[in-house]
Amino acid sequence: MTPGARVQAAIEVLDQVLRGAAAERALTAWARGARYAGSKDRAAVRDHVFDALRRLRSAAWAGGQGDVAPSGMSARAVMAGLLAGLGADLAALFDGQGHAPAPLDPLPDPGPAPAGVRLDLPDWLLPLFTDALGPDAEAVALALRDRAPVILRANTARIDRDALVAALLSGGVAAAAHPLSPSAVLLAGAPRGLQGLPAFTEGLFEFQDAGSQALVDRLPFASGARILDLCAGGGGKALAYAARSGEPVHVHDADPSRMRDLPARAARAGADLRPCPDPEAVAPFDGIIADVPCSGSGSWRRAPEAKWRLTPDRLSDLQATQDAILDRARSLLRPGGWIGYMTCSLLASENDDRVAAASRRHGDLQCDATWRCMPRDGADGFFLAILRRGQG
Ligand SMILES: C[S@@+](CC[C@H](N)C(=O)[O-])C[C@H]1O[C@@H](n2cnc3c(N)ncnc32)[C@H](O)[C@@H]1O
Repeated sequence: MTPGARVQAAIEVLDQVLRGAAAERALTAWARGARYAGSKDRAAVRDHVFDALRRLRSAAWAGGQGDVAPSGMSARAVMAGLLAGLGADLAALFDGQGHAPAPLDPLPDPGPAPAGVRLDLPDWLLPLFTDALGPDAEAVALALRDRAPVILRANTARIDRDALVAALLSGGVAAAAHPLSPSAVLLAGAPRGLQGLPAFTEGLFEFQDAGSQALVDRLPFASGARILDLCAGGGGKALAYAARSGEPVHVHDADPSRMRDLPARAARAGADLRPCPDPEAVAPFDGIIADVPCSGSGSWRRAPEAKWRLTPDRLSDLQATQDAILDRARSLLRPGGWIGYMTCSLLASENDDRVAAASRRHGDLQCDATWRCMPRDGADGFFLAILRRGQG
């Protein structure tokens, strides 16, 4: 595919996403119908679509659309505004040749953008960002407009992080130790085909953000402890905890289908993850990982469409779910045990506020420590609180 044809394909996929389709699904459907597209073409189209989703409002503004809701945007104008902002040669890409998009009229000067457009945030989220992040709010919002780095977790149960870095380097993958966690490895650029490497099939690494790894580093470890991951999903935290502790982890999720890949991942990593459909029957636990569903605002670099789909109602539903999960976790905990409450959210209403509310509801739950990270730490945005249940 020519560069212009890739842009046209991205416009068609983005158009479906703006009308409500899920980005990954729309990309998969496009790739299925585009047998002529090679892996580099698919990657380029994906990059265009995700770049546009990270900068939707500012790209629409630069493309002459003004300040419109995503459902009212023209994907062609968004892509033109995005590529103009990135310094691309628009005339060469939009030349109407072959499968390239038709030529563009010159883009108008849109004038100074309002804050929500410039920061690529929905207006209702601006005060929530300021409330949670204070003077850092603007820098964090701007960082969420960029691509996230590729980060691996060395499976330290099997290989030392430095040995993994050396193995990757000798295989031609530019890798370095990441400062946020002793298991984290930062890759340069976005190398492809990593899942085909023997180091992956042998369970020497997983894909996991450094912030996610750093949360697990901060959980309590004790040999023989009975641990539950109450919201295990794909198992990223449970696998990391099992690798660090060498102990079994009981895994549960309200939606068991979210754990479908876990047996294969655990087998690859050599981790002892034990399905736990009925945690009440196995309780009490010494420690509970509660990696709750959240807005995902800390990881909007990786899942940018969520930024535009979040609504105040959805946020309030999430907070109610977070409270319910904390209540259940407390009931499953032995006196003296801990809950590692974690989100990939930047918002206080999902983080400190939920922890404070849980302590108000349960006089015997106290917060021992909190920790957070942000894109300036070289990671997605994460929050952790260690809650301890009193002995009483
Ligand atoms: C942030 S994801 C978990 C990610 C996972 N821990 C990881 O590291 O890969 C949150 C998970 O919570 C699950 N969930 C939602 N509501 C729940 C509930 N009430 N109880 C337990 N799990 C729930 C979702 O199905 C989802 O898999």
